[in-house]
Amino acid sequence: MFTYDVAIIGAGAGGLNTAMEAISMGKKVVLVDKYKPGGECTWAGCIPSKALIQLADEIHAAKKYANIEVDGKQIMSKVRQLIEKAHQAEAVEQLQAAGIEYIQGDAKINDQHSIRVAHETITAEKIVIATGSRALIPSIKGINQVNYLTNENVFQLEDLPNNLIVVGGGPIGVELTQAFQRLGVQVKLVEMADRILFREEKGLAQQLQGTLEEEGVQLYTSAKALEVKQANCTTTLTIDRNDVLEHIEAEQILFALGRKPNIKKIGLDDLGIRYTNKGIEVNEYNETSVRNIYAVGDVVGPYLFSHMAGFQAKQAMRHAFLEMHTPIEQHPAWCTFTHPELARTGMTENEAREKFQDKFNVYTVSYSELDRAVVDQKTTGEAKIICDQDGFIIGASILGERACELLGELQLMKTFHIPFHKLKDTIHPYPSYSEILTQLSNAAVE
Ligand SMILES: Cc1cc2nc3c(=O)[nH]c(=O)nc-3n(C[C@H](O)[C@H](O)[C@H](O)COP(=O)(O)OP(=O)(O)OC[C@H]3O[C@@H](n4cnc5c(N)ncnc54)[C@H](O)[C@@H]3O)c2cc1C
Ligand SMILES: NC(=O)c1ccc[n+]([C@@H]2O[C@H](COP(=O)([O-])OP(=O)(O)OC[C@H]3O[C@@H](n4cnc5c(N)ncnc54)[C@H](O)[C@@H]3O)[C@@H](O)[C@H]2O)c1
Repeated sequence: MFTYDVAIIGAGAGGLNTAMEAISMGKKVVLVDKYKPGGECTWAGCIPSKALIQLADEIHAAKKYANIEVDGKQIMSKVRQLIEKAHQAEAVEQLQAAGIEYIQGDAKINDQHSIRVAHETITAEKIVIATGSRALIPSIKGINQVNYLTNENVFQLEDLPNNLIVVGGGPIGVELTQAFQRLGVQVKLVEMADRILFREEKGLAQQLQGTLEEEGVQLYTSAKALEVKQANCTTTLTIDRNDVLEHIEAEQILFALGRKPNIKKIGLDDLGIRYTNKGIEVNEYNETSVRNIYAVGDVVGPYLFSHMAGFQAKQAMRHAFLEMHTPIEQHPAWCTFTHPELARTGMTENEAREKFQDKFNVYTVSYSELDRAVVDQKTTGEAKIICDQDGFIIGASILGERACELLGELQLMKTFHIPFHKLKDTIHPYPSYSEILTQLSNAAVE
């Protein structure tokens, strides 16, 4: 007999969701983490970044009507207070109250039914690996001789720098660039691709790039970071732009160049659990190559989001304990929380073209056609819906005010296979942003 039904390594979004899912099934659960529960999302990811973005947004709005002086120390301290506040919902006492046993320690898989934490062996019918990921540090010249920021230490800054180089125009780089710029930091954003957020709908990412530039961000696209140096409180980054070398300077430098899965020293090789440098390999139920051992979240990928970790946790626990024989259909969705937000589900237009050639329909409406956006002075943006020839949504991207919330309705239709034209017969309040969806559906082919 095993002591627990499930032992989980890592108490971030993946581990916490796994634990709650298993508890809801009446299972005996032990959750282990090196630190306090919460993982990246709480301590160095979603929560602090969204707190900083909100504070920056309020200041940006206030600056339209008054001369505002930003107290950098107060801003950074407020971000940390909000982290602590959000953490309360997943604090050890809360987990224990829910029936989860929490152990703080460094865990390693021992065999198919046990893990080791310090000198203790814990047995469980199922094991879940939810060890997450960490910032990828580039192997550029000089990197080991300089102090640099990543998402892991940037929210611990005591004060705002005067200026900052952000390397990487993915979601982390772009969200933080705009927030710091709005707080009065002069930001220089360096991106290797020819535009920011290169995986997103091209035209919408370009509009967002225009907004960043209007707000004063200095953008260096098609620019590869090559070398970094530090002297007298100044960091110098050498970039290669179309074979021309440039040197840019700032007080601080932040790297946001993607993630590396935490797969080392957790016993994968000893048990023959298969993995690549992108993460642990799993089947459609999130079971690894070794039976009874599952893996969820950033350590698996490919979508590195808290809600995807939560989805995988559900998939894994249903398979582990409810003998589910069909995986839950997966419709990944996400949002980059800039202003305006850029939200997405399914394919971009280019992806649809690759798969369906010209056999699909695209519907677009600009925010400037929406009364609510006009009166709110939030007319930047556009919604784009892509439907297959049968009228079902295969992709949607929205750049604009409240895009993330608007995506929910489309996500529901996409997930439950409701033809897009059906939306036009539904009533949406006036004047609301949600009318953009009914406007789009008016044009949809039945
Ligand atoms: C700046 C930033 C902003 C983000 N914003 C968003 C957002 O707005 N929305 C969104 O959905 N996602 C966002 N993300 C992504 C999100 O944070 C991750 O997808 C999510 O945290 C992954 O959860 P996880 O449980 O897989 O891993 P993690 O949260 O990294 O948790 C892994 C845990 O495992 C523990 N651990 C590792 N090894 C061991 C071991 N051997 N023994 C014991 N414990 C161990 C770690 O201490 C950690 O607590 C953001 C990320 C960053 C960096
Ligand atoms: N709102 C959200 O949900 C949210 C927010 C932040 C992060 N995240 C998650 O975190 C993950 C990681 O985000 P990220 O922004 O670190 O990674 P990313 O891989 O999305 O972006 C990294 C960027 O750095 C660029 N780059 C790489 N090497 C470079 C170099 N030498 N010089 C210049 N540019 C270079 C790449 O071209 C790329 O655009 C995301 O995939 C996402 O899943 C989610």
